[in-house]
Amino acid sequence: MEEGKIAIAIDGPAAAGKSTVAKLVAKKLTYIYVDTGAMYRALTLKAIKQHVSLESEADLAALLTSTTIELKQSENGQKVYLDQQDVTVDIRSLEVTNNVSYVAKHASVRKDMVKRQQALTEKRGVVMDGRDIGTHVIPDAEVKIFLHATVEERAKRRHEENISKGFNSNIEELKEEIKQRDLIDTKRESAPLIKAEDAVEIDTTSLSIDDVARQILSEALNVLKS
Ligand SMILES: Nc1ncnc2c1ncn2[C@@H]1O[C@H](COP(=O)(O)OP(=O)(O)OP(=O)(O)O)[C@@H](O)[C@H]1O
Ligand SMILES: Nc1ccn([C@@H]2O[C@H](COP(=O)(O)O)[C@@H](O)[C@H]2O)c(=O)n1
Repeated sequence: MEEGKIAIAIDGPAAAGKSTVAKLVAKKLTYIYVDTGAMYRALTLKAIKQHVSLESEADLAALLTSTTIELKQSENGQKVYLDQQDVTVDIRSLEVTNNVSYVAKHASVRKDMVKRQQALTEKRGVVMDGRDIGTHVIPDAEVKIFLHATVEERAKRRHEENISKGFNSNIEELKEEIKQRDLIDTKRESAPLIKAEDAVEIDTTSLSIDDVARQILSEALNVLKS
């Protein structure tokens, strides 16, 4: 471990607030923030554009082998480059969101992604969010957090976010999309979404963003002081 620096793993279901608080915690500690979902989204975008079957594990794994995905720190978090093209906005499309879990369920895709993600954690000083960070990517993370909230609250938050960005939004459709993604992510055979045994569970349903970030920082400071 680089002296005085730790790894913080944040997992949880869709729209639980992982990236929002991960960014805040990373900023406060001047750590790198890594949104691993963006990597699965980038591969999904490329597969859709190139008409690669999302059912074909071999084709997706081969596509990933010839793909570069770079995550660059920016003022507001992270910019995502797919084969040197900025896809930060494109990977958030409804089409990518509705298909990404079908890509992420394949074991060989995950194996390659996990290797790429682990390469980013070698020096510690990282806050990484996703679905399998505490269980597979950084099983020895000094701080592990599992965030969740009711599906109603998560859909409401996403709806408010869409409205504030001027996007069309339907709260019932969001609820279904979130439920469907959670179902695929928790039921897949390879590294399903599950709380690591040693993760601290935080139900954010009635907590503010600052409350959640404070709790995670407090866990981190306890480790850093010990
Ligand atoms: N504790 C909270 N209270 C109120 N709103 C929150 C809270 N945490 C997050 N939000 C809001 O909820 C929305 C979803 O949060 P965020 O994008 O961080 O979730 P996520 O877990 O990273 O989602 P995904 O896994 O789908 O990428 C954002 O608009 C964010 O501002
Ligand atoms: N470590 C991870 C991260 C993400 N996924 C899959 O990607 C989807 C999109 O993630 P977001 O965080 O951007 O919503 C997610 O639903 C998972 O299917 C993953 O498997 N492992």
